[in-house]
Amino acid sequence: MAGSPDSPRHKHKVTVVGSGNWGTTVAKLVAENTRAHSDTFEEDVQMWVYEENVTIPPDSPHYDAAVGDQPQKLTSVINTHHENVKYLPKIALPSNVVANPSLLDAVKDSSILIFNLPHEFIGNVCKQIKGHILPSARGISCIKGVTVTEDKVELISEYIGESLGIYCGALSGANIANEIANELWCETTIAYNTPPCDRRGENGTNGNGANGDHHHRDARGQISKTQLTPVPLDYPPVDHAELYKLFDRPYFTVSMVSDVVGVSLAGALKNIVALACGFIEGHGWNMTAKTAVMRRGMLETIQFCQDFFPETIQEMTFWESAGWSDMIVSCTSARNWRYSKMAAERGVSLHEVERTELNGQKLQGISTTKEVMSFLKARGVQDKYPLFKAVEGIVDGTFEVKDIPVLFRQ
Ligand SMILES: NC(=O)C1=CN([C@@H]2O[C@H](COP(=O)(O)OP(=O)(O)OC[C@H]3O[C@@H](n4cnc5c(N)ncnc54)[C@H](O)[C@@H]3O)[C@@H](O)[C@H]2O)C=CC1
Ligand SMILES: O=C(CO)COP(=O)(O)O
Repeated sequence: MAGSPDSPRHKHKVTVVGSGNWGTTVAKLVAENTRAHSDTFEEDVQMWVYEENVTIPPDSPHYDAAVGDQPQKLTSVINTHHENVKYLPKIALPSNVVANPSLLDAVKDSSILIFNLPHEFIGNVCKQIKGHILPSARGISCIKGVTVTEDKVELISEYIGESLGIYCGALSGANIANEIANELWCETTIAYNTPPCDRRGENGTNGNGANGDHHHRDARGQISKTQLTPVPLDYPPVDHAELYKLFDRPYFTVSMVSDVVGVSLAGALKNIVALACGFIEGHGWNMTAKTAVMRRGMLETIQFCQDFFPETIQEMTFWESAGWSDMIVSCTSARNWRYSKMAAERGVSLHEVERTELNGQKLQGISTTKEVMSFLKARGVQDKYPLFKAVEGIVDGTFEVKDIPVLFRQ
């Protein structure tokens, strides 16, 4: 194989698959880093945009009287004005973020794929790009959610890895997109288990002799096996050091860990707890009630990890940004909390609030609650998760918020 780790001939091409509130924020910070480390990464960052028409209001600096209120393509607005006027308004994007409406063109030849879109859309995206990506590409999922099929629950990162035949890690933390886009400091956690075939030896070999088999455990404890194509030696490595270079910013402090399961599940399940906290506050209770719910929610989160992923879970993960920090921020200032509070105050459904108030953004807690509960019910263990079950009941209208304290009685 040509090249050596000391003299890679290629640079990594990076694509962000998704361009919502968080997708666009991550594209911004990654593009700042590809510029800062242009020896390792191609400067331009592709950002796949689910194309739609937008109208620029007259009070916007991007308003063009000649165009008026005629709808324009979101990709064309982003590439012209360097702003995602719909999902991340008033934030200047670096000019090396390139919005692309073609999914296949955006991922073509990319060696690092960052998946960042609401979890309900990932299945369709993977179906479309399968066979159209570099076999040696590596992924990072910034998606908070799980996929449930029949009685099986899967991490999004595992789902991506298995369906595309690549290795995929996970980024999750106490991260409010608008704050980070405004460069207000926070932490995040990236979980990545550099596959043995990508671990480089001192003499320019790869894999330390390992082949491309990669094993992981799914939710039912079964071993699944993906035959990985190693990252070629004429590319820089994809490991903790390189991923740190790609994501860490002065306002975005990255911790690298290897517990992909813990990081992914903490990020997904806290959205159920955030809904509970919104309902609690909408009902008129305050911080003391919310902390009781957070504590219970964290216990059920850890129990879920131990019940279904017992051999991989690491308790220290819950002390990372992806653990307690995300639980706290999600239950006090994120969208799932904010809009479930609004739904409870107005006495309307969460779906109604999502439709009328979010301008196309998604509340991941609604589908995650449904998916997690359908998995627990299929296994007959839903009563071991009273808070998750109560949240499903509140969303369905079969449980009342005022009865939450009953769950805490021994
Ligand atoms: N917004 C935030 O502060 C944070 C979000 N996250 C997670 O990031 C992930 C992505 O969320 P956001 O970027 O906030 O999204 P968002 O909720 O702001 O935007 C929705 C996105 O979905 C796209 N979309 C709509 N229909 C689609 C379809 N049929 N196929 C594909 N895409 C479609 C829209 O174009 C838009 O880009 C979620 O899992 C969320 O939990 C994680 C940390 C922070
Ligand atoms: O994950 C988040 C905070 O860490 C963002 O959560 P929301 O999707 O509820 O805004």
